[in-house]
Amino acid sequence: MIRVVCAIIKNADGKLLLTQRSGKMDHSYHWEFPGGKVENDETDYAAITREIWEELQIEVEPLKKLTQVDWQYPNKKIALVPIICEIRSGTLNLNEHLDFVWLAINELTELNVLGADREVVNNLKRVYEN
Ligand SMILES: Nc1nc2c([nH]c(=O)n2[C@H]2C[C@H](O)[C@@H](COP(=O)(O)OP(=O)(O)OP(=O)(O)O)O2)c(=O)[nH]1
Repeated sequence: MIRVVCAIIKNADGKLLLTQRSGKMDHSYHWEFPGGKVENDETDYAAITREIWEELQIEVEPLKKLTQVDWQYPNKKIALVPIICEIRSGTLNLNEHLDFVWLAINELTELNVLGADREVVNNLKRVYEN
């Protein structure tokens, strides 16, 4: 199983950041929470901080892990760990993704998000409704 971390980043309007995978990445053009694979001997928090810096040139502080989603794709199984993060510095620059968008939680269903992320969104709805 591949361990993947993704960042849940909210802006001042309460909207969440999603990024669109490029044509060069697997799952091309799908939307996701930015993040990536955890490397050997790396903590989840170190991995998300590194990935967000590499992908978006933003410095984030990881605050809290949410429920992990295990997801089977046709060719691989991943364990996706969503982590609530706050932006500390930097201006968003797309180093790897095609596009980004800030959306309210209820608007996320309109996007073509990755399978595992649909479950993350459902869990988030529960977190934000309570
Ligand atoms: N980054 C990210 N990947 C996700 C999410 N949901 C989901 O199923 N995935 C899948 C897509 C990929 O198969 C895998 C993450 O791989 P990746 O390609 O983004 O990670 P990476 O930058 O470390 O990859 P690599 O090119 O260095 O191998 O997890 C998500 O919300 N964010």
